Amino acid sequence: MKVLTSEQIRAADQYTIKHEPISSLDLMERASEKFVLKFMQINRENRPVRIFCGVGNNGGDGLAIGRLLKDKGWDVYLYIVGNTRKGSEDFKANLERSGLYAVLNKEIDLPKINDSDIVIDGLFGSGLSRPLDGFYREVVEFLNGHQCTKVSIDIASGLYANQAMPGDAVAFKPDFTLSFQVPKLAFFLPDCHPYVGEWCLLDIGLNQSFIQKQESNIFQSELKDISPLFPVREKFIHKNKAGRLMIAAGSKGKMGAAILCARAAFKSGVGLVNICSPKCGVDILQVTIPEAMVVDGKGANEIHSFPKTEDTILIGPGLGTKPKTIDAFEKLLKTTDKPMVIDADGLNILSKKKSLLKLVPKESILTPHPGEFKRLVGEWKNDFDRLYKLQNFCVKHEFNVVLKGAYSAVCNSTGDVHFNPTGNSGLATAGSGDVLAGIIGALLSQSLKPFDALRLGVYLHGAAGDEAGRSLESPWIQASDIVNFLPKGISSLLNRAI
Ligand SMILES: NC(=O)C1=CN([C@@H]2O[C@H](COP(=O)(O)OP(=O)(O)OC[C@H]3O[C@@H](n4cnc5c(N)ncnc54)[C@H](OP(=O)(O)O)[C@@H]3O)[C@@H](O)[C@H]2O)[C@@H](O)CC1
Ligand SMILES: Nc1ncnc2c1ncn2[C@@H]1O[C@H](COP(=O)(O)OP(=O)(O)O)[C@@H](O)[C@H]1O
Ligand SMILES: [K+]
Repeated sequence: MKVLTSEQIRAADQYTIKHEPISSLDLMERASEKFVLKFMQINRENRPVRIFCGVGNNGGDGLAIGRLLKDKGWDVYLYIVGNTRKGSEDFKANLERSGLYAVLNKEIDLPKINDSDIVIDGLFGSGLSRPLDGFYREVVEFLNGHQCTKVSIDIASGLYANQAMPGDAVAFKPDFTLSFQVPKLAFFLPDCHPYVGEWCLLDIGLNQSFIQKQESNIFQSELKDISPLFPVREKFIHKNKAGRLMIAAGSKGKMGAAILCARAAFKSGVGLVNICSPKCGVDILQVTIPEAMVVDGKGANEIHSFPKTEDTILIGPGLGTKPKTIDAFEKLLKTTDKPMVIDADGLNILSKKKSLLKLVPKESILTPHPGEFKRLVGEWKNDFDRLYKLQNFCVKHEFNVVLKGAYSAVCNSTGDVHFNPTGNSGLATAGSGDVLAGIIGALLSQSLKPFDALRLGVYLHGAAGDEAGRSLESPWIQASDIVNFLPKGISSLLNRAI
C-alpha cells in the first residue's frame, strides 16, 4: 500500500469528488460515518464525547461525527475554535446541520473535562500549514493535560504528515488516530508516536486507480504482496538445492547468537547449514544444534578465518570485532561477490573500518538496529532525516537494508522503503535480531531476490512474534519463542493468503 503525502491525498479527494462523482459534502459524510462505526467499536460504553473542531474540513468532519453520534444516542458537546465565518464550505454546511455548539475564544471558555469523557480532535487535519500558535496551541496543551481517552480525526492537530515538527511545536496527543484511506508517513516513525497512538485506516472509497498512479517510494507491506514471495519446495528437491547457508557467528560468551540464528534458519526452509565458529564454540554447537555442521574458524575465542565457500553467507551475530576477525572478514569480502547477509558485529566491523563497505557485494542485505545504523551513517536530525539517510545509504552502496524497530523500514537499493506492519514490542528482546538474521539468511539461500528475502523475512519474524504473543498470552517473548512459533507464523500467513 502506498504512503501518500497530504498534497497527494488532497488530490485523491478532489479526483474522487469529480470522477465518482460525489459531492465533497457527501464524501465528508461518508468519512464521518466510517469514523463513527470504528469509534463505536473502540468505545463500546456511552460516555460524554467532547469534539473540538477547527473551521476547515477536519472541523467539518468533527461536526458531522458529532451529529451522527448524537443520532446514536451519545452525549455530544461541540466546541469550535476559529472564525466560523471564514470556515470551509463543507464546515459551514455541517455547522448548519449541527445543534448546539460553543465557540471558544479564550482560556476562560475552555470546558471542564472529566477523565471518563472522550475528547475528539477535529481542529486540523491534513491541511495544517504552520505550527500551532496562539489560542490553538493553548487549546491543544489544555487537552493534552487531561487523562481522558483522546481520538484524532485523520491526523492529530499540529502533526505534519510528511515532515518533522519544529522542536518547540505542539501537537495533540491522541490514544487513537482514525485516519482516512492511506497511511501517513508520520504514523511509522517513533518520534511521532506520541502524536499518533494506535492508528487504523478507514476506507472512504477514494479512487484506487488514481492512488495507484501517484508517485511514492514509501509503502506499507501488505500480506497480499508478501505471501507470493514464499519459496516453493519442489517434490524432488535435494537438500543441496534447498538452500545452503554458511553462518559465521559467535565468540566466547556469545555462542547463543549462532545457535538462535541457525535454529531460525532451519525453521525457515534452509537445506543445509554450516556454522563457522571459534574453537570454544564447536562443542557447544554440536550438542545444541545437531542439524548444523560446524567449521573451525581457527581462533580460540573468536573467528580468525572464514572458509572460502559457495554457500550463501550470513555473517555477524555474536562475532565480536577483534582485529583478527576484522582481517578475516576483509579477506572473505575479497573472495565473493554474491549478496550476503550482514548483521550485528558484521555491521560494527563495517562501521569501524568504513573502507570495507566498498568490498561488500552489491545487493547484500544489512540488518542494523538504530544504534548500529547510527554507527554506519552518523547522527540524524529527526526520524524523517533518518529515513532519508537510509534511502541514501542504500542507493549509494546498492544495498538492501532493514532499519529494525516497530514498523521496521525495509529499503531496497533504489531507495524504496516498505514499512513492515507485523510484530509487537515483545520482540524487543535479546537474540531477537539473531533470529531475524537466520530467517533472512535461509530465505536468501533459497534463491529469493535479496529484497524479497528481506521483506518476507522481516514480515515473518513479526508474524512469528505475534503468534507467540497470542499463544503464550503474554506481552513478553523470549527469542527462542520466536523460533518456536515460526511454523505457526508461516502457516497463518499462508492460510490467510488463500
Ligand atoms: N472532501 C474532502 O476533501 C475530504 C476531507 N476530509 C477531511 O478534511 C481534512 C483536511 O481539510 P482541510 O484541507 O480543509 O484542512 P484542515 O486541516 O481542516 O485545516 C485547514 C485550515 O486550517 C488553516 N490552518 C492550517 N494550519 C493552521 C494553523 N497552524 N493555525 C491556524 N490555522 C491553520 C488553513 O488556513 P491557511 O493555511 O489557508 O492559512 C485552513 O483554513 C482532512 O484531514 C480530513 O479530515 C475528509 O472529510 C474526507 C473528505
Ligand atoms: N517495539 C518493537 N516493536 C516491534 N518489533 C520490535 C520492537 N523492538 C524491536 N523489534 C524487533 O525485534 C528485533 C530486534 O533486533 P535487535 O535489536 O538486533 O535485537 P538483538 O540484538 O537483541 O538480537 C528486530 O527485528 C526489531 O524489528
Ligand atoms: K485532527
